[in-house]
Amino acid sequence: MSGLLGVAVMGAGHMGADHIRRLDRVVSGARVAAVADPDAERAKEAVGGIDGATVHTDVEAALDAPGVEAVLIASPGEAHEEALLAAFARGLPVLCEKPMAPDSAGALRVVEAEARLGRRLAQIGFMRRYDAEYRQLKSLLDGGRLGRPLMLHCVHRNVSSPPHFTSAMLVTSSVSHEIDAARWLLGQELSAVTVLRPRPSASAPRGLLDPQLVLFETEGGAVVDVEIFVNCGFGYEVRCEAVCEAGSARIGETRGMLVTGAGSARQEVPQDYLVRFSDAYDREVRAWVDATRRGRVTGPDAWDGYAAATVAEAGARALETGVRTPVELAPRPPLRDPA
Ligand SMILES: NC(=O)c1ccc[n+]([C@@H]2O[C@H](COP(=O)([O-])OP(=O)(O)OC[C@H]3O[C@@H](n4cnc5c(N)ncnc54)[C@H](O)[C@@H]3O)[C@@H](O)[C@H]2O)c1
Ligand SMILES: O[C@H]1[C@H](O)[C@@H](O)[C@H](O)[C@@H](O)[C@H]1O
Repeated sequence: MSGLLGVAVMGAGHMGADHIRRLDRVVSGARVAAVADPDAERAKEAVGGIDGATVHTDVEAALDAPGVEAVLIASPGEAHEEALLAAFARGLPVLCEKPMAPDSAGALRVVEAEARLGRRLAQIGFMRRYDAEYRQLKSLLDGGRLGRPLMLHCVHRNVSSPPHFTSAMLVTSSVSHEIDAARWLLGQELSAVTVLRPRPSASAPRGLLDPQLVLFETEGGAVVDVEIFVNCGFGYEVRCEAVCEAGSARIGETRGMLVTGAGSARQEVPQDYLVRFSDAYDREVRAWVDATRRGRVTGPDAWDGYAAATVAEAGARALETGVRTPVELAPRPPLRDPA
């Protein structure tokens, strides 16, 4: 491909608008060709004056707009399956924000649709795989210097949750990142999940079970614990400590400059993901654009999206029942050549 990759962006909310800015100004090799959002005003505002970008309230119209060669999906999770299948039907490569689908049945339909095509088209937006610290931890664990990993201790805190957030979404939306990161870091599937519900914080909206402590077991006998607290009020904090047979490694402890004054030291705490993971999003979208221009699809795939959705669904059940819940993955369909 010689020209700029024409991208249609689905959804112009928080993530969509940020990705539109990134495609337009940060990542070379791509241009925003079309944007779809049922809220036309929001779409127009996100597009601003980007030359050649058309605005649509309908997903299919945006996919069929002139110059569209690839799709970035940043609509709410419930809209992802339809947009993915519409992109597949047109043979368009896709970067789809997490969660790939809100439930395992929808996620499996996406995996099966891609398998029927016989080639990969989807990359799923688990951006932590592109974060410098996570990558460092991954190579340390893969190198084997610390011996086998036994446990991951994870912390995931948001300042506040959006109004539509439910207790199950702490697992299905927020912890989906730790589910993917744990599978990737350990190279193992997660096999069971238990969720503890401490008393809700007074800052949590009425009825929201926040925080939660989510405990995963892996097929290889490791254990992963995740504190998820989406209305902590004080900062966006994401940490992970790997405890191995011969040592431990911790990421996410410090960010930015430490300022020491009279009798105290200060450090800024990021307030949201757009700050904490800005480099990771840049690297993720750059890698997707570069691969797409070379006719390749890399990064987390539809199966990763399916596995995360299935583990998260088991987590939502475990939250409801209070019982340890096994994870049952469907057999993985092979990508086969279209007849
Ligand atoms: N990777 C991350 O760290 C990260 C961070 C935030 C959100 N997300 C994910 O990004 C997605 C969007 O989240 P957000 O925070 O931007 O939400 P948002 O509510 O801010 O924006 C969603 C936008 O999509 C539009 N929309 C609704 N239905 C649509 C459809 N069928 N087609 C196109 N657009 C539609 C809405 O009008 C809205 O403008 C979600 O899947 C979310 O889980 C990922
Ligand atoms: O959709 C967002 C996003 O995935 C963030 O990275 C995560 O920290 C939030 O908890 C979640 O609500």
